[in-house]
This record gives sequence, C-alpha cells and structure tokens, in this order.
Amino acid sequence: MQLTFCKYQATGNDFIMVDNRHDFFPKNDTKTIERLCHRRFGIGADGLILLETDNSTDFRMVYYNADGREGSMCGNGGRCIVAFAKYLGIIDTHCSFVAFDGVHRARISGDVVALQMQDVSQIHVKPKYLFLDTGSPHHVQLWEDWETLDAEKEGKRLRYGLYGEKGSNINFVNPLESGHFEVRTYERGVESETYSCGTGVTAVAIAMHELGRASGSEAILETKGGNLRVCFTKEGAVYSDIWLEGPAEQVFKGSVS
Ligand SMILES: N[C@H](CCC[C@H](N)C(=O)O)C(=O)O
Repeated sequence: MQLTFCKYQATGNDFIMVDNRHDFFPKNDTKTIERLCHRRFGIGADGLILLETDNSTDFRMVYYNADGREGSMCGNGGRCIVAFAKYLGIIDTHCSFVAFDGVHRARISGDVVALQMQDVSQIHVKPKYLFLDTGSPHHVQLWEDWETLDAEKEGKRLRYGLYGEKGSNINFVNPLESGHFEVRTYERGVESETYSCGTGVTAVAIAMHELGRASGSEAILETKGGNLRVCFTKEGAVYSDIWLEGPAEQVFKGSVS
C-alpha cells in the first residue's frame, strides 16, 4: 500500500494524519496501523487519524491509538485534524466535524485551534481520585511527591489494577498557582506516558473545579509538551460549552510503501 500522510503534533501529542476521503485505508488492519505508529519500525506517533467525508458536517474523524485499535475521542488529535482540514482546503476558520463521541465545533487562528468538547454531567468522586468521561475515560488524581512521580509505572498500575482490560487514561495533577495545574498523563492504547492529552487536561480542569481547587471557569494546564487552556460553564451539575485550546501544527509530510 502506497500511503501519503502528514505528521502533526499538538503540545507534543503526535499523530499520523491520512486523507481518507476516497476510502482507501485498510481500517481493520490493526497490525499495519500499529507498525506505522511504531517509533522504531514505523513513522512514529501516539495515534493515527483518518479524515473522511461526512454528510452533515465538514468531515469525519476516525482515531486509532498507537496499538492499532480504534480509540475513543482524542482532544489533541481533534485539534490536529482541524489544522489538517484547513491545510487541505476543506474548511476556513470555523468548522464542525463528527467524531467517536458526536459532533464537535472548532475554530482555528494561526497555529491555535480551539475545540468544543461534549458536555460532562457524570463525575465520580472517590476518596483518592475522580473518574469522568470527556469523550475518553479519565482517572484524575492529585499527586504529592511530584518530583519523584514515575507516571509510567503508576499509570500502568492504576490502568490495569483499577480498570482492567478496557482500561482508562490516567492523569496525575500537581496544583500550581490559582487555576494553573501541572499534568502528566498515562494513555491507554499507547500504554505509556505521552507529552500531553487533550481529553485528559479537559478532565483535569473539570475535576479540579469539582474539588473546589479552581474557582473560575477557566484553567491552564501545563503538560510536558506545553500549555493548554480549558474553559467551560457550569449550570447545575452539568459542565457545558467546554473548549480546549492550544497549538497544533504540521511537522512534516511523507509517504510509505
Ligand atoms: N491523546 C488523546 C486521548 C486519547 C484517548 C485514548 N488514549 C483512548 O483512551 O482511547 C487526547 O488528546 O485526548
């Protein structure tokens, strides 16, 4: 298979982007997707994303984790595909697209993409952590010994220990000054720590607000790959108008056979 692709990154969360509007991509070939994402044997990426046609929105996003399996929503990937759609000339500055968890609106200005996430109403608050779904499942836990945190080891332990085979993404949080949080994320499907996770920082912003650690309706999340901004409104128990904003850029183009 001759495959042309573009490589994108958003705060260090990186993706292989493929224009699949002609429906040529072997979507059930888990092994090929895994190999393309492999950092030694392939292009290297945290995930692979297909841009496809959709009848009622500007395009469809199909997201695969680096293990080759179709994942749930990806916030950073969602921001990258908006930049890709702009590059392909499909959209201008505003768009809507459909993904795993429904329709998203987005806007792009320079290299900054803001993406609207689905409303969140179910938040499980446990004594040591919170669990919520922001398009993907997320465990959010405050972590005290930040400097010595082994996110890879602890993430794997919680991902399998608490959530079994289906798993969850695991976020560790270090509160900084008001409304600012440092976040490290272990991603299921990649099965390691990534530089940043969009649905993850969205979950962290909401979880911190829920715990009363972020009084306003905005949070700045500092990840290994840079800063992201999440804003939202809360009415009753529902978080709505949730926007995830930050940089997303094309890194290179290429082809593989
Ligand atoms: N990196 C992604 C999250 C992918 C979620 C994926 N790991 C799964 O649970 O299927 C993001 O920016 O939101």
